[in-house]
Amino acid sequence: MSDFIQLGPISTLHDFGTLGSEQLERTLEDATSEYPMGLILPVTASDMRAPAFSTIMDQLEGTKFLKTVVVVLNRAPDVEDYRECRRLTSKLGNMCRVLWNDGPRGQASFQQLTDAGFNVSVPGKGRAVWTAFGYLLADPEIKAMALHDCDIVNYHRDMLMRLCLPMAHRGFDFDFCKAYYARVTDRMHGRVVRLLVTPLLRSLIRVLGNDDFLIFLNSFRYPLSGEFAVTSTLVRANRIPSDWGLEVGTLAEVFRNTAPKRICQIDLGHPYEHKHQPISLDDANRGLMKMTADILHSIYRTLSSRGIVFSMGMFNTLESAYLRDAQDAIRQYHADAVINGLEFDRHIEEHSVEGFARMITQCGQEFFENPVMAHEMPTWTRVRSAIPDFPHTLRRSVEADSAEFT
Ligand SMILES: O=C(O)[C@H](O)COP(=O)(O)O
Repeated sequence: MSDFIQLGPISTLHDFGTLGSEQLERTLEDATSEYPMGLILPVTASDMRAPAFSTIMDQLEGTKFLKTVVVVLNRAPDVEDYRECRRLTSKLGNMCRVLWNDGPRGQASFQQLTDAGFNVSVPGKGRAVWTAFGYLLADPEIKAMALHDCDIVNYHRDMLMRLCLPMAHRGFDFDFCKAYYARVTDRMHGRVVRLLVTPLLRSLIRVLGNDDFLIFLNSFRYPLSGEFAVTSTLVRANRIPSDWGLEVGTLAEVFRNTAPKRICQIDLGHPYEHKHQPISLDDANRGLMKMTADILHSIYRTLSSRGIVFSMGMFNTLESAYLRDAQDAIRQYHADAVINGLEFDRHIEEHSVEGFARMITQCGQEFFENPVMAHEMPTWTRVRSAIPDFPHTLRRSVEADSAEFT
């Protein structure tokens, strides 16, 4: 049972454990009969072969509340990967489509965009998700799209239903819904959220003052969750970073393109466990350090676009402020872990925080020397004005791949 507190400008939808699965599903099926929704599942060739993906397919089999499921197959250059993906997703039947970006037709689509002057050369989850948005935008009936990662080990259909219901419910007018959860097994996970993002936002507010965007970002209980739902209208206007800045970059775009009162976060109602990356403290190009760098760059860029002028002195101040806030946060997590009987390695947590602190000034220096915008996918409004038919081209490619390679 959680508390029922509402803090900050967005709505928090808790899980009081009072709505059973069956009632949730009935309510959602009723709501989506007037408000069709699509689901986007970005998956790599290696993740689709892991047990988590099969569990997700089992849980989604027979759902009636989704109109379309788009599986975007990424990092899969081999036709056998495509065939395997079709096989693994076959239990979803006709509502499922596989978008194969690395296949010849997927590559030809990117070439068409390049020829029209768009830079879509940076591969990754951001670009994959972006193409799936475009695919779904070609269906005028789809009112909103949900998205979740495919490495969720303890996936349950309830999680998706809870993510979709705030969008589809007739009594609400939300444009964007973001998931939150406890990432707890025998210990607390979510290292980047707990040890970097949460204390960093506190320090930024202390150093820069009550900037509306920082207050907004700070009101999310899990700002890096990869699970969110968004209206088709908002999808057209949002820019998407192609790197690990995807989650915070999306929040920045949502902040710019709609109002906080039309944004909510929902407790998915289940603990969440996923694939863990190494922290890679000595290599800023790998693991959680790469994630950290992309997130820091994304936050610096957004603040800069809001008129904040950075100096190297400010980054140094921020590093010191962060270190104190992060050390205080570790004390809090430690107490919370002990009182709940969890494992807690304080030394590793402190070590991680020292690595993250160094990244604050290192990325600050990089940003200071080269403040150009990082790579972002173009908005779909712009693509459609240049190539009006492009979402339909994606659709035709999907159908042609299916006919040729299945
Ligand atoms: O959400 C996070 O903080 C990162 O994805 C890292 O998560 P993990 O510590 O659970 O691997």
